Amino acid sequence: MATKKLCDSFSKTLIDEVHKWGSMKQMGVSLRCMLDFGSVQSERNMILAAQFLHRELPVRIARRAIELESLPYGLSEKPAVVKVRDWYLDSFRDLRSFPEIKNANDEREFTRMIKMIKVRHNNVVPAMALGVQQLKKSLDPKLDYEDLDEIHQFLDRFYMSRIGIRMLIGQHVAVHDPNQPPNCIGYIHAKMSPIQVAKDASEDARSVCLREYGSAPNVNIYGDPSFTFPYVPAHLHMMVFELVKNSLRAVQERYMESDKPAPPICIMVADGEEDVTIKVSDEGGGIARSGLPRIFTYLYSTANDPVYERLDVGSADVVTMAGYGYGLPICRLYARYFGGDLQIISMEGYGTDAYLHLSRLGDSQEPLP
Ligand SMILES: Nc1ncnc2c1ncn2[C@@H]1O[C@H](COP(=O)(O)OP(=O)(O)OP(=O)(O)O)[C@@H](O)[C@H]1O
Repeated sequence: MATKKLCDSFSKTLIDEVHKWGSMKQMGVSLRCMLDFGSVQSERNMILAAQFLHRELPVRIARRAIELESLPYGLSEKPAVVKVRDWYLDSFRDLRSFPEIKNANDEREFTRMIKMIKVRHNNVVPAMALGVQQLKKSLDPKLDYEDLDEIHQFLDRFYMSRIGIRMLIGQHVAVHDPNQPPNCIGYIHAKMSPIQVAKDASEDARSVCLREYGSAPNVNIYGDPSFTFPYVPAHLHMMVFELVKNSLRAVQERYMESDKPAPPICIMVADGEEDVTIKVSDEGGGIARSGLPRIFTYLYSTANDPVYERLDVGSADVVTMAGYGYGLPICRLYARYFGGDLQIISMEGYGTDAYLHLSRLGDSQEPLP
């Protein structure tokens, strides 16, 4: 059945190939391995890395293309999801039609090609969110989020795989950049200051809050400003931004009508031996205990419905993610990708603490769904 559907718009040979590659084993890479490998930027290393990607990316992409074909409740048939599947099949075809990489010239061509693949997939998350939204509208409203657990699990696997694919491509492309900032090896900053990243991310979140509400609570950051460790600043920025944005929103909405000043949000950075933990605390009134299991699903948000009409899944339009309810689940995936985790502990009637654990050792292999 799945094979038949795929055949509708792509050749049978390609579909057979997708199934063959989709059953091959994926190879996980650790942060330490990316760091070690990227720090010697010789021609030989670049070729080896490209050869690895030439074999690894089609395996990962084929697995997702197959899974996109057999989703429950008719999700596979939603137009936005069909579009996403076609992007995966196009990228699989591009990768498989690229000849064996033998020299620096092939490697440069290959790098150009995977850079384009990354751009093609830019809008996968909002497109899938649109597909899920379309599904939600067509389902029995009595169905609870727990009934959609299968979809939730699929999205977790799907987005985790996407983080990995984009990290591998982005890292390979970035190590070619002759203007890399000091201490940066591709996406990885060998001496990243979590305090500095938390500062930047908080300022960004505050400006979104200012734009939306006209004012924004302060964010106080505590920890050793000279402490650094190897991590991906873009990932950490995204995670802290999401957490602070949630806290700002909760505090702002709680204190909007009040004459009392809005209490600040506190960020504490602790450097342990195993983990670096970043705690984001607010006094925004917390989350009801009954609501807690829902906050990590992709199907729940208390924010207003986003304006889906603005989403043109066929172009590279910048899309705001506000209110998709994706902030926390995606944030947790980014943390888990390099062996960390995210926990939310809440006191209803007072506020919320988010604990973002980042593995400091960098040894854990990518989780590969
Ligand atoms: N610090 C917090 N205080 C109170 N409620 C929170 C807090 N963080 C999250 N929540 C609740 O959890 C829900 C899900 O949060 P999540 O970040 O996943 O999505 P969102 O903020 O609604 O949308 P998005 O992050 O995609 O813009 C929120 O809608 C909110 O109800």
